[in-house]
Amino acid sequence: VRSMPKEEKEYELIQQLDEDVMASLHELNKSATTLPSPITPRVKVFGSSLEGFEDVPSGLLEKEMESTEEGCRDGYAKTKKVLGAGVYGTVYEVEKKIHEKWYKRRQRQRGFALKIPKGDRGIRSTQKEMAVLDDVGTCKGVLSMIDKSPCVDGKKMPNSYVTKMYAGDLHKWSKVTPIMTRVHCYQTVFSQVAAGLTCMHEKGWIHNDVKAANILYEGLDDKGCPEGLVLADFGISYKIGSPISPFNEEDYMSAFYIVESLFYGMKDPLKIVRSFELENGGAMLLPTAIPKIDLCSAAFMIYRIWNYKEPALQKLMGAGTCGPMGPGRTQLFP
Ligand SMILES: Nc1ncnc2c1ncn2[C@@H]1O[C@H](COP(=O)(O)OP(=O)(O)OP(=O)(O)O)[C@@H](O)[C@H]1O
Repeated sequence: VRSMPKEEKEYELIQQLDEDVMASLHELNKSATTLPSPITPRVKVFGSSLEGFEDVPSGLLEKEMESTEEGCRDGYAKTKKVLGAGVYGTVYEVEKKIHEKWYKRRQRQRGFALKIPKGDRGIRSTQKEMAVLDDVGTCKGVLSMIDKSPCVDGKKMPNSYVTKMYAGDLHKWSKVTPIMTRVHCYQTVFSQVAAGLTCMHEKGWIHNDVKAANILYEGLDDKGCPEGLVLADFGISYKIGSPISPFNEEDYMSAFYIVESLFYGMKDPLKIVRSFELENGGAMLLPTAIPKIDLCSAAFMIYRIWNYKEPALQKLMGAGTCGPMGPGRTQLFP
């Protein structure tokens, strides 16, 4: 018996993904229909800066850097290892200092990560993240916050938070993992991502920045598949039903993809754009935070990681639905 050539086997495996993808997306969609009713949109005076839609009170921001000078004891110590650096923050490995009375000496527990914001925008973003994590941090499949405003190397860090340290993110994993292994891991990866998203949605939030680099994993199972997956990076998450500020470069430069039509102002098949009544009686068309935004992003991530181009998924992602983000399409809101 002739053994199946590698390409044919790959093709067959990828074909198999079709049913799995659609079933999982359908599950996610179903959960989206049983969500809590949308909150009353928080909108500012017509024509004001759209930064106003942020959920985080900006009064807290000014204090940030100075108050890190405040002395404190115990807490955490930074190691030399940087786990990741984004536009608005850096993630460091830290160790927890444990006072061991019995031996009268300090011991350190390894395996923690500390996110420190960069600049005002980064501060707003981590404050937002902490507020979101207060709500969704108990979800399986979502990063949980171990400490807020921790003491690090003797300084209070009011706008930072500590989480468990993870082995890596899905983006890096996909870059070093051959297609055959990736294909075998599809189901376990996607079901873990779906679990995290479903729980966030049930608690009334959309992640809004679903991409492989924002999904962390604890380790690899015996087949080389990532396990213990969690969604991370909640800097641009929104309450379901709230208006999303129109796309500006600052918000979406690092975002991977979002509904394409919003940028071209043509079609809106997912009904993401809605008219919002503003305080002064005016109305404005704004995109609404709905779970389908995450769904599109998840579908697009699958396409990127698994090079999956079946027609059913292509339809979901095609023109007028979900598409890749990029700096070139930031100001084209209808
Ligand atoms: N708890 C963690 N354990 C291990 N690595 C982590 C952890 N948190 C973040 N990282 C790494 O740091 C990277 C950046 O983290 P995160 O996305 O939270 O920061 P960010 O500044 O918002 O980044 P971005 O600009 O990509 O949105 C991640 O892609 C991941 O590789």
